[in-house]
Amino acid sequence: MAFGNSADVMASKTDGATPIGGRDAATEAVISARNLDLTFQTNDGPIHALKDVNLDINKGEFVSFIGPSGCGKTTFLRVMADLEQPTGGTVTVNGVSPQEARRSRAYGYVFQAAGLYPWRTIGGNIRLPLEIMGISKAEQAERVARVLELVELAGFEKKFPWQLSGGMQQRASIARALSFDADILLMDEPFGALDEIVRDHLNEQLLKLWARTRKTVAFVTHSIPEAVYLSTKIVVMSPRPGRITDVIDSPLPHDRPLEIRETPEFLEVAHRVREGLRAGHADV
Ligand SMILES: Nc1ncnc2c1ncn2[C@@H]1O[C@H](COP(=O)(O)OP(=O)(O)OP(=O)(O)O)[C@@H](O)[C@H]1O
Repeated sequence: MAFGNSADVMASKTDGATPIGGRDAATEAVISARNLDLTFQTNDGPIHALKDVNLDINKGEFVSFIGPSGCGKTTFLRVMADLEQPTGGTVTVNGVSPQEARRSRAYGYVFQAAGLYPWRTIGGNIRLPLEIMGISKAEQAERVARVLELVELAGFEKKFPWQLSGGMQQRASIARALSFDADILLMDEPFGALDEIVRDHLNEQLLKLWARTRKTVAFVTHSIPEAVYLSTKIVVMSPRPGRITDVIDSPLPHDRPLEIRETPEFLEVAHRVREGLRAGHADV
């Protein structure tokens, strides 16, 4: 995915957000889908990608979407980001339409590929959308330093993308999405192309980052362990047309060392996710 597209949707907070742990923090829905339907018209006929999807994502939640290939996970995220238009139902983001949310820069978007410009330094890549937004040089510098520190890449500002490993590049792309200071982070399989050990490390880092920033995260993945490890809520989707077949509120504590993946509680949630995926397949 070209960076030009991602720059368009990466964004910044503009409203006075409820403080973390504030009165409404646990119940305020920042993303709501009601009877959402999306059919693509193609030369080969209509493709029914999403069917009757209903979901609330509350402030500060980490919500993963898991389901078989082609079940509409990316499409759902793209609807939230105003990159696709539903053919039925509604979606609100921060109480307004996705289009208004995009204009008010309500979210950052992290794509599967890091999508960094090779001729710009890491700092230059993060700064680019801020430059386009007309943010002052002093504030650009402050934001770049802050987000690089958040993803543990302090000191790499002057490096070029090719000087970083794949995992570091993906962290840089997360830093770029964070630089807008948006309350919502939409992440489409950001670690899908990385090997398992790197992925484990990035999962740990992402959880720490989430704990520090308390963003609301919508995260697409194919990996059951990744979904269970990261999420406060796991949304299981069926094969096309994508429907939600299960929504699991995680009983796991917020503090999650990687070893938690060996505990009976973790395995129980993973089992439920797997059963949900199986049941979806049985429906076809
Ligand atoms: N722009 C488009 N035009 C036509 N069909 C599309 C378009 N975008 C997606 N689709 C189709 O809609 C369905 C859902 O696609 P989507 O990419 O959302 O699935 P996914 O669950 O994210 O898949 P994966 O896990 O493989 O990334 C697929 O059948 C896909 O081919």
